[in-house]
Amino acid sequence: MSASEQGPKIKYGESAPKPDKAQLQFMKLIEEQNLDRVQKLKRIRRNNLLTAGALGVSVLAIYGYSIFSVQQEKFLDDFEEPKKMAQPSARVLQSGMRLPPMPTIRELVKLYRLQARKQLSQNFLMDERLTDKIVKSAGRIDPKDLVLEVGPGPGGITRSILRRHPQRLLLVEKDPRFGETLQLLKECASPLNIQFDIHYDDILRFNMEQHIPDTSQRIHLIGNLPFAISTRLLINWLDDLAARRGAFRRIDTCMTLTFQQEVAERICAPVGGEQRCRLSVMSQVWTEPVMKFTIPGKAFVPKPQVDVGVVKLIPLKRPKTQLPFHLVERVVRHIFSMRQKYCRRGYGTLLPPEDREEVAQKLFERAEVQDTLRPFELTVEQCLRLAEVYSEHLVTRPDVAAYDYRAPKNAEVL
Ligand SMILES: C[S@@+](CC[C@H](N)C(=O)[O-])C[C@H]1O[C@@H](n2cnc3c(N)ncnc32)[C@H](O)[C@@H]1O
Repeated sequence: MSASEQGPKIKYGESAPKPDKAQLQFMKLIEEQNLDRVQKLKRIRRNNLLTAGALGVSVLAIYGYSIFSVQQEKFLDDFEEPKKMAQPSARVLQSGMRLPPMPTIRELVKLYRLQARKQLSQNFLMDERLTDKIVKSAGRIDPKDLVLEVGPGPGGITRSILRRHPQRLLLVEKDPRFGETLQLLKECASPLNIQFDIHYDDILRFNMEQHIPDTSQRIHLIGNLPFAISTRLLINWLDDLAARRGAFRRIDTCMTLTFQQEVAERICAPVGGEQRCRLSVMSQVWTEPVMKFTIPGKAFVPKPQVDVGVVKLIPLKRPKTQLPFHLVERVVRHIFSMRQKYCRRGYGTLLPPEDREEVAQKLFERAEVQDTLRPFELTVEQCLRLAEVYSEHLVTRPDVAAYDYRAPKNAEVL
């Protein structure tokens, strides 16, 4: 601005006229208003600062809490696994180790032209949900456990077992044609760090103690059994269980096995049940058999004539008898040899004919069992008491142990 544009300078001390009263009041009013405005601005500034502070603290709190919670989650994971995470499959997924994508069992069967062999009771399960369900029926499989699978065939159940991540998996398969598919599975499973052994052998001759010398691992016996051998295999294993040998050196070895539906029902049949038979009593002396579920025949390829029952047999911690397996088996077999007659008829065939009636009566009395019950009406305990008194009788009459009422020289009409 030039000097000409500026107004004249006022020298207040000299020439300025003194403000009158009204002007002074006006100035005072303006001054008060200015003071008010300054106070207001100060208040607004203070409030802004407070709000900014509060926001800052909140942001820091949220940030801090997020970091803390993430750490807390990690800690909880180690300490108490949530139910879902306790599943070994979840563990495998968490660690990033899982089976790589593979051809389906159906594709493998086609690819390797694996025609089912009737003489080996081969019926394949292709549905992963069913194979998973069978393995789930075995209960919890810990990362230190060993699973022995009987007759893996092309490997459907084997895959479901691998997803449960045991420490060791042992396969026993009689048919070497499955070599390629099982080897493929073994290679795919190598990142899982599971000890994976395949034996091409007959399970009925398989030496458990030789292949599983260490008893520190819990064993799960799992298998979609060949029908042709299922009952024989179960009887063999019950024998091993009674003697605490083979896979049963540990009392917690459970069996999760498939049977023809009717056989499965017999194994689990209660006293008085229509299906009650020798197999029910023998299974229930040393184990608690649990019927898990039924697989319709149409789920198998090729389709068998019958449906299939999945049974889990849990060894009893305290077996109901200390008698040897073969003695119990002999007595129970004789009792059930005449299923619809009074139980004294079948039991009597254990004894030579000369004094049969008399001795049998005494033994029934000593066992406190009513001899007019039908075999299927006898409890396991009653069968065992009849076995015990028979065993005591052998002490005084050892010759009776060798008596066989079917032998030609003893042939008779009962
Ligand atoms: C019913 S198939 C089950 C196949 C396969 N686990 C599945 O579920 O699709 C029975 C399997 O047991 C095998 N097998 C038959 N007799 C056997 C035996 N004595 N010892 C071992 N495996 C046997 C058969 O070769 C067949 O692979």
